[in-house]
Amino acid sequence: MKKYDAVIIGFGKGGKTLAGTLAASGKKTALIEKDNKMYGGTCINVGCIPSKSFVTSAAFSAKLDSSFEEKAKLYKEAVAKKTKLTDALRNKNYHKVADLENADVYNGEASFVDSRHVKVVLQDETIELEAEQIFINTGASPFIPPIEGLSDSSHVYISETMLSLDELPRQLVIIGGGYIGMEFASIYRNFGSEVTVIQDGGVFLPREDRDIADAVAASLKERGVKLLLSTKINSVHDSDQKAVVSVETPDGPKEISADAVLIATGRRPNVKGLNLDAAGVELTPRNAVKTDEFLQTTAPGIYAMGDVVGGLQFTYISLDDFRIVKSQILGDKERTINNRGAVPYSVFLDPPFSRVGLSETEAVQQGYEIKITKLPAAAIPKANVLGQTTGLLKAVIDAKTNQILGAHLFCAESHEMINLIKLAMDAHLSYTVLRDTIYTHPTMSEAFNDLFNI
Ligand SMILES: Cc1cc2nc3c(=O)[nH]c(=O)nc-3n(C[C@H](O)[C@H](O)[C@H](O)COP(=O)(O)OP(=O)(O)OC[C@H]3O[C@@H](n4cnc5c(N)ncnc54)[C@H](O)[C@@H]3O)c2cc1C
Ligand SMILES: NC(=O)c1ccc[n+]([C@@H]2O[C@H](COP(=O)([O-])OP(=O)(O)OC[C@H]3O[C@@H](n4cnc5c(N)ncnc54)[C@H](O)[C@@H]3O)[C@@H](O)[C@H]2O)c1
Repeated sequence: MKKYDAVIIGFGKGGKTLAGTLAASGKKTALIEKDNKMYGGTCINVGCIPSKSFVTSAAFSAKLDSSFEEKAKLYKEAVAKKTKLTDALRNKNYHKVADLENADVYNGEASFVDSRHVKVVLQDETIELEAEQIFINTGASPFIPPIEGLSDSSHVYISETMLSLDELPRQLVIIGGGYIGMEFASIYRNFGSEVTVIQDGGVFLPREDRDIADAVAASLKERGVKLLLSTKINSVHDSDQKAVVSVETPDGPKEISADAVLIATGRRPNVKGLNLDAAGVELTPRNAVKTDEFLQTTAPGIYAMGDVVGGLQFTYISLDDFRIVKSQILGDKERTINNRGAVPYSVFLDPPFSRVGLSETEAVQQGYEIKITKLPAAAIPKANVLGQTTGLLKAVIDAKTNQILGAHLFCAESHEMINLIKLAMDAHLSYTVLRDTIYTHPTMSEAFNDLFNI
C-alpha cells in the first residue's frame, strides 16, 4: 500500500489546482482520474472550452451567406479545431501535475475502502492508497429523463457527444431550456441548423429577471430558434434516418423530426461507485456530497470541491472551492462558501447574457427599496461599431445605500463587463462610482456611464 499526505479523486478544476499547490508545498500527493481523455476535467475536455470554441466558430459561420453544404464543411472544420485545442489543453494539464516531484497521477477508478484508504482500479491491477486527507472532486454527469424510446434512438446526444458530432444536423431538437440548452441552441443556429428547444416549464429562463428573459427569448425567436414551453415529451423513435420527437404542446400533440436530439436537462453529482458509506461521507437529500461552509464532509479529513458538492456548477466555483480548501489546509482558515462574494455568470449566446446578484423581483421580495435603471444595447456606440445592437442592460440598486444589488446584461461582451460590476458589489461601492468613472472609448464598459446615470 502506498502512503500519501493527500489523495485527490478527480482531475477537475479544484482537484488539479489543489494537487499542484499541495505538491509544491512539499506534501506527497496522489491525483486519481478514471478517464485518460479527461485530464483537466469537464471544463477543458467536454465543457466550457470546447463549447466556447464552437461559439466563436459558429459566430464566424453565421456571418457568411453560404449554402447548408458549405456551412456543414465549416462545421466539420470547427469540430477539428475544437479537438486540436482540447487535446493540447489535456496534455498540458496532465503534465502540469504529473511532472511535479511530489505528485503522482493514477489513471483508474477510485472508491473508498474507509475514511483513510482509497481503492484504485487501474487497467491491469487494483491498488490501495492511504492518506490523512482525501479530497473528492468527481464532478457531475448529465441527467437523462425517462422518456420512452430515448435510449434506443441513434440520434440522441448529450453535450459531450454533441461536441464531437462531425455532421452538422439540419434539424436539431434540444430537450431542456437551461444553460446548455440555450448555448447549444445559439451555437447550432449560428452554424446553420434549424433548432427547436423543448422545455417542460411554462416560463422561459424562470430564474432570470423578466425584462431580460423576455429580451433573450425575443432575440432567439428573431434568429429563428423555436421555443416550445409547457411541452411534455411523450416519446422519441427513429424513422427514416431521423429521430421523431412526439410532444404534447399547449396547442395539442406534435411530431418533430430531427437529425440530432440533444439532452440538456441538468447535471447530477458523480457520487455513484465512490462507496462513500464506507468512509462515513453523507449525502444531501439531492444526492450531492454534504459539506459545511469549509467544504469539510461529514467524515473528518475528507473534503469535497466542485460540482459534486451540489451547488452552482461553474468552473470558477470549483476553483474557488480549491481556495477554501487551501485556506483550511495551508492557510488562515478564513475563506468559506459564505464569504466568497457575489457570484456572476454568463450564458454565451449571441449576444451573451450575464448576470450578478438579484433580479428586480428578488430584490422586492427581500424587502429592498429599489431603483431600477435600463439601457438598450443599441444606445451604446461600441455596440454599433460591432454591429451588435441587440440587447438590454438593467441594474437593480438599493435606494437607501446606493449599492448595486444586481445587474443583468444582455449585450455584446457582457461576459467581460459583468466582472467589473461584481467587483463594485464586493467592494460595496456606490453605483455612482461606475457612473462617474473614466472608461476607454469605444468600449462596451463605457455604457456604465449611461446605465447608471439616474
Ligand atoms: C457543455 C458544458 C458547458 C459548460 N460551460 C461552462 C462555462 O462556460 N463556464 C463555466 O464556468 N462552467 C461551464 N460548465 C460547467 C463546468 O464545466 C463545470 O462546473 C466544471 O467543469 C466542474 O468541475 P469539477 O472540478 O467539479 O469537476 P470535473 O471537471 O467534472 O472533473 C471531475 C473528474 O472526476 C473524474 N471522476 C469521476 N469519478 C471518478 C472516480 N470514481 N475515480 C476517478 N476519477 C473520477 C471525472 O472523469 C472527471 O474528469 C459547462 C459544462 C458543460 C457540460
Ligand atoms: N456558461 C456557463 O457558465 C455554462 C454553460 C453550460 C453549462 N453550465 C453548467 O452546466 C449545468 C448543467 O446545464 P443544463 O443546461 O444541463 O442544466 P440546467 O439546470 O441549467 O437546465 C436544465 C433545463 O432542463 C429542463 N428540463 C428538465 N427536465 C426536462 C424534461 N423532461 N423535458 C423538458 N425540459 C426539461 C429544466 O426545466 C431546465 O430548464 C448548469 O447548471 C450550469 O451551471 C454553465
